[in-house]
Parts: sequence; C-alpha cells; structure tokens
Amino acid sequence: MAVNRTPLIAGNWKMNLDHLQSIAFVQKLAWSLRDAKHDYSEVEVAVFPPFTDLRSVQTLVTADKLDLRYGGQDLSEHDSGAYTGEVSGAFLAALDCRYVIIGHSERRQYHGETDELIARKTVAALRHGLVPVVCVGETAEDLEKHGPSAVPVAQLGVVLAALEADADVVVAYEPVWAIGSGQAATPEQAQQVCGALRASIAEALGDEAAARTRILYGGSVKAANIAGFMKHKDVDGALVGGASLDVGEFASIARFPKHVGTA
Ligand SMILES: O=C[C@H](O)COP(=O)(O)O
Repeated sequence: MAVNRTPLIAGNWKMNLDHLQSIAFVQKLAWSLRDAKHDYSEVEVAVFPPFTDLRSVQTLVTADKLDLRYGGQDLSEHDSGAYTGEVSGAFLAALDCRYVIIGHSERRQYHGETDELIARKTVAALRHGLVPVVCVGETAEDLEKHGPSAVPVAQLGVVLAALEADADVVVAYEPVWAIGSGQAATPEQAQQVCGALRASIAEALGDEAAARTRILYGGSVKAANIAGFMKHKDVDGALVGGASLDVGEFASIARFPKHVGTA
C-alpha cells in the first residue's frame, strides 16, 4: 500500500510563554522557517500554546497567512455548560485550531486522567473537527515490569475501541522516563514501540487506518537527535517539549530532512 504520511513536528509549550511572548515567538519562528525556505508541505509544523495564547496565535497566523498549525494542549469531554475551568472542543475549533493534544502523561499523572476519559476526549475532539494528538507512554517502572510496548499499546487500545475506522488522529509515543530528562529513547526503541502501535491500529481499525495514521515520538527530542528517529519507518514526526521553547532549536528540528545522513 502506498504510504503518504506528511511528517509532523509539533511543539508542546506546556505552561510556558504568555500571550505576548507567544506573538514574539511565532513571529520569530515564521521568519526563521521562511529564511530557511521551509516547505510546509514536506514537513508540517505545529505549536501547542497555553489556551490564553491561542487567540493571539490565531490572529498572527491569519494576518500573516502563515502555514503554521496550532492547537490546544487539552480539551473537555463536554461541549459546553457548567464545567468550571474546562475548555470545549467547539471553542478550540472556533479559533481555527487544527489539533489538540489529549492524554499527555502530565495530564495522566497530575490530573488523574484515565484511558477512558482520554478516549471520551478523543471522541469530543473529532466531534468538533479537531485532529486529536493522543499521547501514550510507559513509565520506567512499567518498562521494567512489562517491557517496552505493552503499556502504550494497552493505553491506545482503549482509545481505538471508541473510534470509527475513518477517524483522523495522530498518536504520540512519549515514554514518561524520557520526558524532560535529556535521556531520549534510542531511535530503535522508538521504532519498536511505534511499530507495535501501528500494528494495534491495523488490528482495531484496519490496514488503511494504520497506513495513514501518523505516529510521533516524544521525549528529549532536539535538533541533534531528530534525524535518527525520522529514519525509522513507523516514526512520522516528533512531539517536542523543552526544545520547542527555543526558536532556533525548534526550527532546526523542523528542518530535519537537512540533517538526515548526519545522524
Ligand atoms: O509533549 C512533549 C513531551 O512531554 C516531551 O518533552 P521534552 O521534549 O521536554 O522531553
């Protein structure tokens, strides 16, 4: 089957950069990518700012006709109503968000998000025309106890059970032990788990869904290691945390095809 998955380099800002800082950052990123003649059809680039920045980012992207994508870092499973502090998929869609991150390990760890809630949020995102970036990943303890793929595959399985075969989702494999640690998984480890995740998508939703779904690796990705990950057939991009807060570094990650052969 012909496979045409556009790589996606996604920057998760987490709780960093306020709305004014987001404007300066996006402007610099756009200039940097323009100067490098970045081909967005070759490598898609997306940023995930805090909710309070999204309107500013939308204004800039619209005014400057940027090809940059953006999205929220979370959303509510509900569409509207008495849910204090929640942000609905409808609101993200109204700001022209393309994507939304769901089930990041920090949400699982600090906010008690379960696989079942993450599945409901994924369905909510799809209901509003957003592309969910569903995060899965094992802790160091899980890795020791169950091996590399069991936990991420089981986490994704709960989400896949809630999806139709034509659902447009992105999966992000982020080993918890690699996040913010400076100790990335090896490209071979990432490939092994991304391959297992793709096989689980094929089993649940069919070969066509497996062939078109992008699977990202995340966890201490930087310009110096991105090419190693991207050489592997089941790794379709990266979800970048810390390094996405440095314009030059993030732009360099997005230009990874230039590094291939140097990794
Ligand atoms: O969402 C991004 C991940 O948590 C990776 O973060 P990191 O690149 O700082 O390790």
